[in-house]
Amino acid sequence: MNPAFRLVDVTVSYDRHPAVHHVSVDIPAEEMTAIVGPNGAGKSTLLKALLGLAPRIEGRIECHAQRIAYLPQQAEIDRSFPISVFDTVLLGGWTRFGGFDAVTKTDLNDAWRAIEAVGLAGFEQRPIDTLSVGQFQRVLFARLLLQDADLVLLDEPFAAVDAKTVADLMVVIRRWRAEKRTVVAVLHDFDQVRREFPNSLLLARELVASGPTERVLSAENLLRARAMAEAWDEHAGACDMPMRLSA
Ligand SMILES: Nc1ncnc2c1ncn2[C@@H]1O[C@H](COP(=O)(O)OP(=O)(O)OP(=O)(O)O)[C@@H](O)[C@H]1O
Repeated sequence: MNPAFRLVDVTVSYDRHPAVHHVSVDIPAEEMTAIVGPNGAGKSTLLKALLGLAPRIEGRIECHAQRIAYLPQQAEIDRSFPISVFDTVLLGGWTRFGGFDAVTKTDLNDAWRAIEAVGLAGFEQRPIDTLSVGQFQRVLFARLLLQDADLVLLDEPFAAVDAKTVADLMVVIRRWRAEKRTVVAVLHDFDQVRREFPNSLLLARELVASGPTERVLSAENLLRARAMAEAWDEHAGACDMPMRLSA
């Protein structure tokens, strides 16, 4: 089977300073993969590069998915727009119906079902700026359900989210896996990654290890990642390896 993503010598830079260096890795399809690493390791940058959203990408990224859904970090989402929970979720299906005037009964039913699936029945008409962080994360997951993607990219989906919400949203993620969708998530909780994510990618600006989680999150690899992180301040922005041109 083709991997969901194949990265060949990928370097991602901001203002010519590489945040991710020379990463070559396959991310398996129909599997749950965690991207882990110290703060500033380039995890979010790598996720954005997979979506083509990073400013400068060198090397080659092959993607074999048809429909991709992306959940950015909550801090990147503007919640001040006056819109209800129901309409926010419904908009997840916009690529199907194009605009509110073309919404079918099936789309409406899908939105009701998604809201119920994330435990938010009764919140449909609430403006999104009145929700707690955990409730809003449930809304965003319901919207992902409407997107019906075969590849779901999640950036720190459980940051500042309470344990009950994490447990409920993990049910949704496990269901995606059972439906043979690919899930790639940036995560910080190693216990959760060991429990729930069979595959991992440990990043410290460079790739430290990838593959089965137990092997990737070995004490030796984690120490190596930490040592690499501690060296960043002294060598910030340095990249002495030869660059390949973009494919
Ligand atoms: N928009 C940006 N412009 C300039 N530099 C950036 C930008 N976004 C990230 N960086 C830098 O790229 C490096 C990697 O950041 P990134 O957010 O990808 O790391 P991370 O592993 O996701 O970190 P964290 O776990 O703290 O969220 C950091 O040095 C960061 O300051």
